[in-house]
Amino acid sequence: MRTNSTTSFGSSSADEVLGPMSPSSATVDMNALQQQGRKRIAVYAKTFTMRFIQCVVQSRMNEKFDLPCMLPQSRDWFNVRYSEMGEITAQVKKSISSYPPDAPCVSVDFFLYTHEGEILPLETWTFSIESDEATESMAFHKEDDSTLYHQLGTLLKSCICAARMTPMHRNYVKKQSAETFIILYKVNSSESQIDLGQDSKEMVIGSLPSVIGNIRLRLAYRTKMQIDRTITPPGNQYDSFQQVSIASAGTTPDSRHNVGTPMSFCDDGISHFSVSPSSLPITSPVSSPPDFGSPYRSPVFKTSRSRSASATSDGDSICSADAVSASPRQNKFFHSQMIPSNMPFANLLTMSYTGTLYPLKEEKKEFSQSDDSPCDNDVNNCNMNNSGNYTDELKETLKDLSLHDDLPFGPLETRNDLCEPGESKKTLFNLNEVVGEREENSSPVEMSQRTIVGGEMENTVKDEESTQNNEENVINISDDEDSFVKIPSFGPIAGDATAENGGVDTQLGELLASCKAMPEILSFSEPISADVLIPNIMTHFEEFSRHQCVFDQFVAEVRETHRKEFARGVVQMRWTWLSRNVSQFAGVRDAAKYVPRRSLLYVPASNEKMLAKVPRIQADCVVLELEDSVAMTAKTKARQQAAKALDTYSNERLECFELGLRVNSVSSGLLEDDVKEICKAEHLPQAFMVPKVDSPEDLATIFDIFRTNYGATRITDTNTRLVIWIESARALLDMPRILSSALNLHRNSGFFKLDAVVFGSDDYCADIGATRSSHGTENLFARQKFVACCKAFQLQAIDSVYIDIKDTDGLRRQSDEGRSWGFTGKQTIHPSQVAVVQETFMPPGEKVEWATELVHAYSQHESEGKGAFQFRGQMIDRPLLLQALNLIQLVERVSSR
Ligand SMILES: CCC(=O)SCCNC(=O)CCNC(=O)[C@H](O)C(C)(C)COP(=O)(O)OP(=O)(O)OC[C@H]1O[C@@H](n2cnc3c(N)ncnc32)[C@H](O)[C@@H]1OP(=O)(O)O
Ligand SMILES: O=CC(=O)O
Repeated sequence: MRTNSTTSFGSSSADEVLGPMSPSSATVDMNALQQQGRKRIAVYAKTFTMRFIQCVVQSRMNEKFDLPCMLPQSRDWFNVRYSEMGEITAQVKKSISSYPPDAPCVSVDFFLYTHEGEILPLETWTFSIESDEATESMAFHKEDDSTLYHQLGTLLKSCICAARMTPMHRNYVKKQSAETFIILYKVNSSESQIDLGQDSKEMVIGSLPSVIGNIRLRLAYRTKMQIDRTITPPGNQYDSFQQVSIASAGTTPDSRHNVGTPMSFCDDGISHFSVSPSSLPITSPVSSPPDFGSPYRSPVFKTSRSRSASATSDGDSICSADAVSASPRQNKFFHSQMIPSNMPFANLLTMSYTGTLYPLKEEKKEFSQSDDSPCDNDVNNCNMNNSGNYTDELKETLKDLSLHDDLPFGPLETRNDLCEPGESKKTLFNLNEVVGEREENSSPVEMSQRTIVGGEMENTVKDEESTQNNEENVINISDDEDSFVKIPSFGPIAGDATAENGGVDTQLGELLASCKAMPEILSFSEPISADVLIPNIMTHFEEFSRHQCVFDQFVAEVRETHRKEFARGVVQMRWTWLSRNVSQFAGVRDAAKYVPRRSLLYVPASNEKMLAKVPRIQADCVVLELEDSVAMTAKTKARQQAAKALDTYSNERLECFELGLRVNSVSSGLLEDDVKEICKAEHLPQAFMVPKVDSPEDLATIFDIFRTNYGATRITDTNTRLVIWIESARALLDMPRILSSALNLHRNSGFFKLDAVVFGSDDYCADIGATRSSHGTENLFARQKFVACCKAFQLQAIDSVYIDIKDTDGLRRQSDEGRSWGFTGKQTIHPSQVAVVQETFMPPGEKVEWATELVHAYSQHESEGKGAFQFRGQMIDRPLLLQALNLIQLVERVSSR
């Protein structure tokens, strides 16, 4: 993103910009003046065309303008100050060869391009000069020149205002994203052919009579925001955008209705749908009401979107291989594959997804890998050598960032461990294709060198000729008045001499500004002699040579920033991939949100002494208990103490990962009284814990009671989690329904994310009439069914209580059994049980070492195309990889305390 792009209005005049008209009107014959005037207006027209396109296109990029006013020295054309974007200029030059009055008009079309590949033409701007009898007979006077110049300035300002008032700007410009839609533009050297649908509006922004014709700027825009689903989305079948627009224009609204194809609506009325298709509920996707309580408030099109491609990609739901491949992250790459190459914004978007647009030549050579590599993605294009290992440079960077040592399993060795399962080389192919294509065509924009700094994109349009002749990475400044290099903002390099003088960016900016400033000698009316011109140019070259070090510094900074950004991206990607693939993460994509619950310790809230110990208890999860450990006669006291404790703890640093509060069950009839009292506390627990949930109806009651007493906003804003207990035969058999209702209630209400389920073994035994034993076989079936159900929903499974406080061996044995069956933790009733349980649920050192090595070996084999292989005498394939990752993540998270 550019950093300085405000529009301010300066005070320059035509003379300041072009030099005074000469010879003077008093001494010339009228014909010469007429001729001169025409030429001069033609220059204005060309410059105006460039500037109006820049202003309109930039206004669709959702960037803030922030240029300081430079009165009164400003030499900005038409008294409007703005930062030019080289890409837009290059696109204009590529698309049109002559400008009005030589061409009848120039038009710019804007389109909305959806995530799913559909296109909606939105508006078109047309600049034209049309002569008629009146203008042909007009005589040119010297004063007309400056009048017209200022009028064009007003026209340009009107254009800037109008650009911010159309439906497109009001409704869509700010809402562009990879997951919904983006805005594209196209420049034509003729009238636009696009169909803006029924009830489109047209207006003339301004019309100025001149000796060369009526100078006119027009705007037409769509008012009915409907996408025609009958149009084939642009894919590889379209060679050019022109074909896409013709296809689009050829379908009338009536014909759409005739075929009965569903339409998409994109108006404000549905702007509260969540942004990602993956965030929509799994069940009843079409009939479910929109989730107005959702924290996500960006729009998507209201469509009957295919659930198969999106629903399961939700981190909250079961994550299948298909789900992974349909994830929003991959949709980003979808754009780079589908967007026709002459859609300029697509380039910007590609860059914003991948972090790099077109690698420089030597980067391409250095970082790209051979075709038989199984996995290439955007990040992998860089900083890895041909054998798939990260380069020393990257490792260095990771170290610099203190990230290297923090990686889940040590140094990054191979590239495949960063890839989505099933994600293959298509992205690199695509990128290489783009690069190859661009080099072949050798058009100005294609030869651009692009540098991305801190998420910003700046480019330098290379001089065509020098690019063709010069293979080296040299920054060339175009001699065209419309192109110049924009300098991104960099911090000064510490200890560098240039830093003291304002930093390399300032110096380079000043140098380029001085080069960009129009030399006095370029007066349009006088021929420039070679004697004057050549020394002047030579002076400029010398100036450049003297500042070579500034350029070197600039390039070094760009590279350094890019390297660091890249390394950050690698780490982020790694975590994203890990958390998406590890069942233990309970559907939480962000590893940092994973709450370990190896032990869950009850602290009866009626016991003040025990409550006072809470801040120092090192159990992963501490539960303030209002239910079974609290006598009926002590319920009121327990509630009050629990509420007070919540506020007291908020001022202290707790040792646990989670502070929960267990209320009484729905069936007890005590729940509402619990909640009424607890909600008097200013602070909420991190998790509400509800025992004896026997049915989806119980859950509905629970959500209702909490929402009623806390208020929808308060309960939604806190992100309080939900943990429930399964304690009866009925509940055990109905677990899938109970769990899916809990997840859906969360999606529809925006609160109480179900994160863990606890098996209440003692109540279960009571319910089925079993006798408790030390070996626990009476619970064998229940525990195993329980753990399978929890894991099917990617939820943590917490094992039964071991009530023999003194029997540490028995506790260790049962904990070990539970862990090996898949439980993620165990309930404890006494502080002495915590260490034993947590130790047991922590994988031993040799197991962590096994897991780490296995993950590396897996990556290595995957890169050789082997999904199954032998490792330390065992067959290893993907499920084993996931088990290994489970262990590693738990260790990572717990050791972060
Ligand atoms: C079976 C199914 C279920 O429903 S389980 C969930 C409901 N049950 C519970 O919440 C019971 C929780 N545990 C307890 O109340 C106590 O640990 C019981 C079992 C009563 C034993 O307490 P007590 O006799 O004091 O044990 P102790 O003398 O060995 O205690 C030593 C120090 O530790 C403390 N302590 C004990 N338990 C807890 C606890 N859960 N949370 C916090 N602190 C606890 C005691 O207060 C005692 O402290 P101090 O040394 O006197 O300062
Ligand atoms: O609430 C716990 C149990 O075991 O029952």
